[in-house]
Amino acid sequence: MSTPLFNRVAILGIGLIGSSLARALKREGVAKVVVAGDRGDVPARALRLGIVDEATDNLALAVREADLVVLAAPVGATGAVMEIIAPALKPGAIVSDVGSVKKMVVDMIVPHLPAGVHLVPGHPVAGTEKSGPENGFAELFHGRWCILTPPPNTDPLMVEKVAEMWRRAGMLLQIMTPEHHDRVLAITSHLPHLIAYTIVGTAADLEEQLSTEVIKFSAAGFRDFTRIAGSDPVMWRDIFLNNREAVLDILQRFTEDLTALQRAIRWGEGERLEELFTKTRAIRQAVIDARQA
Ligand SMILES: NC(=O)C1=CN([C@@H]2O[C@H](COP(=O)(O)OP(=O)(O)OC[C@H]3O[C@@H](n4cnc5c(N)ncnc54)[C@H](O)[C@@H]3O)[C@@H](O)[C@H]2O)C=CC1
Ligand SMILES: O=C(O)C(=O)Cc1ccc(O)cc1
Repeated sequence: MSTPLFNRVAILGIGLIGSSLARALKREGVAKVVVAGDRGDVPARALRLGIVDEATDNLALAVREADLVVLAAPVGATGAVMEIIAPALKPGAIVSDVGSVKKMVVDMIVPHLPAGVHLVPGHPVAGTEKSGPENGFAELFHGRWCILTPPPNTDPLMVEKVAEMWRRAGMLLQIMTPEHHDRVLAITSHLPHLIAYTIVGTAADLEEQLSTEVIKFSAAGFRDFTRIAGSDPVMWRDIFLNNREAVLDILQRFTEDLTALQRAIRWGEGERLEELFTKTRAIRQAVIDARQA
């Protein structure tokens, strides 16, 4: 086990991602003490799972004396959480997060950030459709990318500490601006989720007989969409509301491409369909190759 990077790490929101991080931090000896802050019965559940050293529903108490605070609740809660914890943050502490959206999250954190507290926003691009501390696992991050979006004059030593934490959890690191992150994720993650939510919603609205058969014969393509459309409703509501511009932009492009396909089918332009499907098959192969590399 390597030397600890932090004495005390507070994870606020000990769900799928927060609990996976807690497990990785303990397993790799990255933090001496991991504290969970959450609400309702979640702190008790995290303690029962044995994945954190301390847990509380008092977020200000959770961050007291923490060297690193990781916000891991749905992104819409960021402002409210910062308001509660700001007065309790230790001078010199680092505030980071795991949110799937970066520009709005930074905008929600900055007004509350006390002088002398560092901000290193992050997004581990790894997850599942499940939620809650029971579904987390330390290996979630292995071989996946983590994107950091530090503001321009952030102390490089603080960025490196957060980067090293994710490296020890098994991740590959990339730094970019929040705006660029949000554009990239709009196409690679947010639009696919929107499409899955739509197609499953459309199927659900079919008349009863047909919608029963959709479930019965779901092996043919539909099943893969239902996994994604089974993702957490609150988390994804917050992602779409907080990456509005980039998602609407890419949705516009998508709608145009869909209309072009509609025309090709209507006018029997088989070669056009085949050309597109050949291109997308190559992309599928490239995605698999990149994962195995
Ligand atoms: N699920 C995924 O695959 C991924 C999610 N993310 C991001 O990670 C964050 C957390 O997502 P998950 O772990 O999947 O969600 P989750 O639903 O499993 O966990 C969220 C936790 O936050 C707590 N919470 C909600 N509001 C709170 C508040 N006001 N104060 C304190 N605790 C609060 C909930 O009780 C819950 O335990 C989100 O921002 C999401 O965008 C990032 C990468 C992947
Ligand atoms: O389960 C899947 O397919 C995902 O796409 C998980 C996921 C959800 C949100 C993120 O910000 C990153 C990864």
